[in-house]
Amino acid sequence: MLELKNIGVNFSGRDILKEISITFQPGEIIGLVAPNGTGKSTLMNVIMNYLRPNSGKVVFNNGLEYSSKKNEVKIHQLVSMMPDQSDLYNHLSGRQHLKIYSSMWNSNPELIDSTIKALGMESYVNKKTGTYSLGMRQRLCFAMQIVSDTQIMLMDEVMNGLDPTQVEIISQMLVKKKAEGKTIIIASHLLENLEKYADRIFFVKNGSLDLIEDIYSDLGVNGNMVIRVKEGTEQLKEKLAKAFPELSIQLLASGVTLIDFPKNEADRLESISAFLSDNDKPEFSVGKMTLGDLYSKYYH
Ligand SMILES: Nc1ncnc2c1ncn2[C@@H]1O[C@H](COP(=O)(O)OP(=O)(O)OP(=O)(O)O)[C@@H](O)[C@H]1O
Repeated sequence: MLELKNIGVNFSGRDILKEISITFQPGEIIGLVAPNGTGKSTLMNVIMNYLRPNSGKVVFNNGLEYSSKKNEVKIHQLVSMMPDQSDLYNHLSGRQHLKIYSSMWNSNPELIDSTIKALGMESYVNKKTGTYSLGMRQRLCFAMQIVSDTQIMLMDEVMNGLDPTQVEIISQMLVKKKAEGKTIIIASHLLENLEKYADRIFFVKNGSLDLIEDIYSDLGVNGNMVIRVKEGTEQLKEKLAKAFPELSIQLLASGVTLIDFPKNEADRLESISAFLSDNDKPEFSVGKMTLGDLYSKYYH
């Protein structure tokens, strides 16, 4: 179990994390989502004690804290941060890296071969990492953490640079680890992917962790339908707002115009669709509000 008690981090007078109190349980995958530079890595650095918070504390397994060097060593047997690609030694092979991690955490050596197999790394794992592609390096970093086999695993952008097949393989491995009772905290921008396996997803904003279910209800968009108009413009948005003043209309950074409305008002669809056709913007799609839509609205 991992408990954050009133964690506060302030850089140059700016609150990056504000009074965060939360408990993460065994067998739970937690997703952390936010725009770049919001505080996801800062939170992980606090959990690892790489960064001392200005206030609050981190407590492991009902009482273990970073109160001494000895405790830190004990805690770092329980919690690990996925290595970064820049942590790899170019002159060592992937297998050598896995052996180092296995012995550092004193984990079952059989995990080395089973992880290599699960991630399909057999063809290159004995080669020096200096010859690896970005995706191969990323897979190795993930494999290193899996081999360390700690009870709590922190992963910052684990899916970075991976092709869809690899994303799927790693997602399935995460689900397996969760079933083994691991606590996994993942910072990611792949929202649809995160939704497949995360038990709780938080958006980080203004120093707080906000559970997505609370955001849906706070914004009053629970169960809403959306219309996505391709190639929206400020002009179209204004016209729509005039014609349908009660609807929430937003021009996203991607250039899409997002119109959301409660499910029980689905009969509006016809008039909106007619309006769009009249305004030469017939290319649109209708669907349920996605996590990506919620993100756009929340960080607008
Ligand atoms: N050691 C530090 N000293 C001063 N400011 C820092 C320090 N570390 C992080 N920051 C600032 O704190 C904010 C949060 O940074 P953090 O790295 O936690 O963001 P993040 O959400 O992980 O971003 P990304 O998605 O880009 O990884 C940023 O504005 C960053 O510049």
